[in-house]
Amino acid sequence: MQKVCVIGAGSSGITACQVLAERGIAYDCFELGSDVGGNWRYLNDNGQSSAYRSLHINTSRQIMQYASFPMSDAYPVYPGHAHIARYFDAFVEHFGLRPSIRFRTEVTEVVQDGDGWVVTSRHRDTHEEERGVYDAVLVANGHHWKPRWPRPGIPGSSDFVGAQLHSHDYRTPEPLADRRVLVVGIGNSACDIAVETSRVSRRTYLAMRRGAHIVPKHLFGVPTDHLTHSWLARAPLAVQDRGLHLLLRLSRGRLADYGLPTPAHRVLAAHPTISDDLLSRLAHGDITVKPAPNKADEGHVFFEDGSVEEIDTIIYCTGYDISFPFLADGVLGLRDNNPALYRRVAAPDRPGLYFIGLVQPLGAIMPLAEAQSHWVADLLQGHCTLPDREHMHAEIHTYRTRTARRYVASTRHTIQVDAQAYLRELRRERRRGAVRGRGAVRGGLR
Ligand SMILES: NC(=O)C1=CN([C@@H]2O[C@H](COP(=O)(O)OP(=O)(O)OC[C@H]3O[C@@H](n4cnc5c(N)ncnc54)[C@H](OP(=O)(O)O)[C@@H]3O)[C@@H](O)[C@H]2O)C=CC1
Repeated sequence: MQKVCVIGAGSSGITACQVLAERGIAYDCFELGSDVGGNWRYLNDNGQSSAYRSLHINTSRQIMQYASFPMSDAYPVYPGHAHIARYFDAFVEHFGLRPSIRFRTEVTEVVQDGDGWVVTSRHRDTHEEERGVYDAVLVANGHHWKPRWPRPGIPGSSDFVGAQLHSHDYRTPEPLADRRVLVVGIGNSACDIAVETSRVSRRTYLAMRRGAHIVPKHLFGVPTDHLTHSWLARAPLAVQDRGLHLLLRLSRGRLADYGLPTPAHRVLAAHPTISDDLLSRLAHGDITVKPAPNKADEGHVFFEDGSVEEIDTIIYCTGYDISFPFLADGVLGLRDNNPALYRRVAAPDRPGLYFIGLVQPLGAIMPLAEAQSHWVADLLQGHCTLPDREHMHAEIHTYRTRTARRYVASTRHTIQVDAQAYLRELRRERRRGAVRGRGAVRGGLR
């Protein structure tokens, strides 16, 4: 009987466990922390959660819930991390998954060995090492835990005497009371954090190297991400884009009226920056918009428009690097946050190595990770097969070309998918894989 290893018990790992359990596939799941929930467990003792105290998800509960376990109607539309961690706890209890998860255990090495994989793990308390041999490994270690600092850094920032931290390490605004804070970036971390520091700081500056279309959490009373389930999401991209642009313009006006730069790209050419509060804080004059910083000295930061400000704390909200510390460098050939994975899941040259939740959707990751897990379970059970290597590499090439054509060039846009389109793609792949599988059986290939 085959056995599978799942790495991580965050939102992607636990749905992988649930699907494997439902299919009767034996597995061990390893989790560095003492609890499930990964990023959504505030102060997670795995040291990898980037959650801050005020964090609320920016996709609605109807969009983020697993198909197998709807979120209670008693939950708010946009739940906070505490609600979400409770939902994951309830999921694990409901499906009886907890005994299969080895908590406080770090996977230190994953090595291919013939047809299988040798996984080395170490218990955090006893430091005891264990090796297990598995037929397949499902990597679900997340991609928002390793801070990406600006490379190269702001010239002169090594002389800066104030504090410099990454959003990964930001928790609460109180330490920033009465300080002059510079927040770098215009993604979701930057907006949430700038909004929050602006309430206690002496001054909050928000510096960005390009503009972003700020998307409110509701449009005309409806959660904005419900649009991903509407007719609009099935229209050609240009129509979706124009429709969304119009809705945003009607609901919040022009970004320039709030002092923000007008983005040079289309709405759907960037991962959405979702905030109800940013525009209000800007309109109140409590956040000052700046272009990218280009120099720093002991106590100042200089900006591309020639302005200079006295700053006490710089918070880099500059995103995350994708990283698999347990895989040797050449195993996946990961470069510039750009993994080469067939349908964002299967490593073409490493049979048995799969990645769950390694996507950044317009929508939410959780139901996508669930659907990916079902596909992998199909593969493991022989209900479907992968195409040949050439076909897989060609698909990866097509995905990369399309993604590069659609999105602003940035290492934050290497694993983007549209949730509903991607779910359809996975369903199609499972159907085609099943047909391929039957052909392989008839041809005596299995
Ligand atoms: N409430 C929620 O649910 C939240 C969700 N998130 C999610 O977490 C993920 C990570 O978000 P986030 O932490 O905001 O990171 P992102 O990668 O999404 O954004 C990084 C930002 O920093 C900018 N940046 C990167 N490098 C530099 C540099 N060298 N100089 C200047 N600017 C730079 C990027 O600009 P450019 O575009 O030019 O690369 C971008 O504006 C996303 O999926 C996000 O949706 C985050 C916070 C809250």
